[in-house]
Amino acid sequence: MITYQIVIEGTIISSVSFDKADFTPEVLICVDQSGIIDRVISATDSDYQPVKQTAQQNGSYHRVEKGSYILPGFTDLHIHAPQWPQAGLALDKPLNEWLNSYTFPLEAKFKDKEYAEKIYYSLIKELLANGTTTGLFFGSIHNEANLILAKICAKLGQRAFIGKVAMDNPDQTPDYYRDQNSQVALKQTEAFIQKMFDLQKQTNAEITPVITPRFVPSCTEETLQGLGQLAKKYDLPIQSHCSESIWEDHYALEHYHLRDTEVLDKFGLLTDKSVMAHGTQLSDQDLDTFNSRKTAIAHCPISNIYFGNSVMRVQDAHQKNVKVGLGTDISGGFSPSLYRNMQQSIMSSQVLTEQGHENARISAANAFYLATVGGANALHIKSGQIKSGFKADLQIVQDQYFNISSNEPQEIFERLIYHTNKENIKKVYVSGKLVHDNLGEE
Ligand SMILES: Nc1nc2[nH]cnc2c(=O)[nH]1
Repeated sequence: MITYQIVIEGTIISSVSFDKADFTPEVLICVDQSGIIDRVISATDSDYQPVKQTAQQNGSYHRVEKGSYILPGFTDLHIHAPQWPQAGLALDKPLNEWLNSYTFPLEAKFKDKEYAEKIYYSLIKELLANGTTTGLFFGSIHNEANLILAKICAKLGQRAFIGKVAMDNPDQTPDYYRDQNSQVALKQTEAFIQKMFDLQKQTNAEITPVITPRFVPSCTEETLQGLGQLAKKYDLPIQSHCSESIWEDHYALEHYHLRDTEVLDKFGLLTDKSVMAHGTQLSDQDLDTFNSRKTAIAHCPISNIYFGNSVMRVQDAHQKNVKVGLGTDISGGFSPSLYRNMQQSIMSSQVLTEQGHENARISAANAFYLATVGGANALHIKSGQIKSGFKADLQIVQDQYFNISSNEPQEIFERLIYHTNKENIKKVYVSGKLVHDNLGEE
């Protein structure tokens, strides 16, 4: 019999489709030595007892208590790591003022390596405690700080996709926080890619460099072009912002006589490995382009209320086969929790129904799909579902109202989506490795 890294016994809740999350009572999740789920054995299977006994004997067995459930870990598709110290601050300002008066001065501080170390350690700890097992991060323009972020992710065990932010347009970025010119932006990006490859080799950690033009207004044409070429040369993921707000859309129209989507596409920045944040202003034609390029959208519902002044059309994107996942957008969004963002995505979608989009509502099952399967698909990782062949990215979550409420599966599921706080997230695993253990209440 195979010796598993870990065998977890309990009840699973995992998406089976965009519209449906399945509730599977009492299974054994058997995770192999490389962190992949080898088997999910149901209680009626003749192997159940022998596998359980072997795991008990060799110390790999873990039992999830009654009233707690095993869910897939989340993928957060949009995090500005250096903005963590200002989460929740100055959100009453418009995007442009927020960037210039608050965000750029804060990001410029990441020249200081000690500061970077302190902030990034705090951020990764917090994301793991909230059930986020994979993060797609914007760093800052500073490679040393970006590498510190990568090393912390490697050490704490979070799967991370990290980009050195490229921003060199002197008209839209301040002197004190800008790549000096296009050559510097591209050279630094390529240097960061090489350093990340070295770090991957040294640590075996699941860390990937990402091509990261901040957004169309921050970059010169040469930089957008060069970054598109670098993405192709190294076959790397790409992240940026697209049609976050009317202001951003107008910038593209004024400067390029094209829509934001068309500008990014023209420079080879919309690929099947691209994740574009926000998209609140995407037209039907833009969505068709996203579909044909297989580019994903990072839906950031909390942030969109503040800076998009609008709601992304999740149902329309889904109908058009566009990949969609969820992002916290720290710190355009104030919360590091994808639970809080799932709640907001459901609430915001209902606003659209009053604006002529009759079928815009999304359900708790839809939101859960975005936070798990949607995010994982956007990044091409086999995560977000609990089944054989998938990475054992898991969170053990306690239903805090188990003793006072009715316990039909659908009710438990909806309660978990609406009431889970980080205190209720008992354990988190990335590729089978325990990365967060909330000892406080166990
Ligand atoms: N929400 C958000 N939008 C942006 N557009 C360009 N930079 C940013 C950023 O840091 N946050």
